Amino acid sequence: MRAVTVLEDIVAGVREDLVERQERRPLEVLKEEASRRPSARDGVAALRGGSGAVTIIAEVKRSSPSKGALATIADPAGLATEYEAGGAAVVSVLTERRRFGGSLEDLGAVRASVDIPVLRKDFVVTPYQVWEARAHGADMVLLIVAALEQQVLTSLVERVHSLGMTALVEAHDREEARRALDAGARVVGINARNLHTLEVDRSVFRDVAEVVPDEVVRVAESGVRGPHDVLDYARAGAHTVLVGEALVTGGAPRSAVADMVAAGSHPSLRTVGR
Ligand SMILES: O=C(O)c1ccccc1NCC(=O)[C@H](O)[C@H](O)COP(=O)(O)O
Repeated sequence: MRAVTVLEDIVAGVREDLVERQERRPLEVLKEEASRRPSARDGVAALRGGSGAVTIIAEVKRSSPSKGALATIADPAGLATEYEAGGAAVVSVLTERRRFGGSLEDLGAVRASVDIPVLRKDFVVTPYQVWEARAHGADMVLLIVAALEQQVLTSLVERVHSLGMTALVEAHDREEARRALDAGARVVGINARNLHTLEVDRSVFRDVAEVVPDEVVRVAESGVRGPHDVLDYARAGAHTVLVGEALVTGGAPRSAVADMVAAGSHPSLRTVGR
């Protein structure tokens, strides 16, 4: 019998936690809460930036399956404020509890503290979680191709967009990127981390990006150690780079983001077709 992969194990835990949440907070209650939220901010516009520079998604990440505990982060809202001050285009908030130590409370607190769009980063497998995201003020929602059947992926993309949010649809190979595009993604994340094995290979981005057209926002995810990796991803065609670990472990999140934003507008990038 085949061993359960890391992604499958995470999704099984997410489904278990969902049962309890759905009992505690019925969908009708969430819909009512969502209806009282202001409209979602435009994730695509924020990621495009306007100046042609590569933008940064800065992540609130306490721990991970690959590295264990990364940072305590007692004040996620304060961290997000630092990210925004450093020039981040979007803040990503990991809301998965068991392996990442996140919560929907983190999402709500971050939403209340910044003006830029906020991404719910989780393992979304049901429409209920999309409503949860909106009810907590999310502007963007991550959908992982490897965790979803194509029909489910397509309907979740539609649900996210119908609520005025933007789906960030994540792929790890060309086939998954094509599935993301077929599902209607306007923003495709290319994750250097294989979510089944946790192996990180930054060269995956360049290969997969070739099948993602320029009118779709290409997000390079994972494995960024500093501004030089942002520059490398930008030269390989990224419009946006998503960074977690390097920002939460570095001790100076505002200047770390600012340095990455500066790398994303390096003069040498003007000749790169993006
Ligand atoms: O980070 C992990 O170990 C991980 C394991 C399994 C599924 C997802 C995982 N991470 C989610 C992410 O996509 C990253 O948090 C994000 O791309 C930032 O990566 P990094 O800058 O390497 O922290």
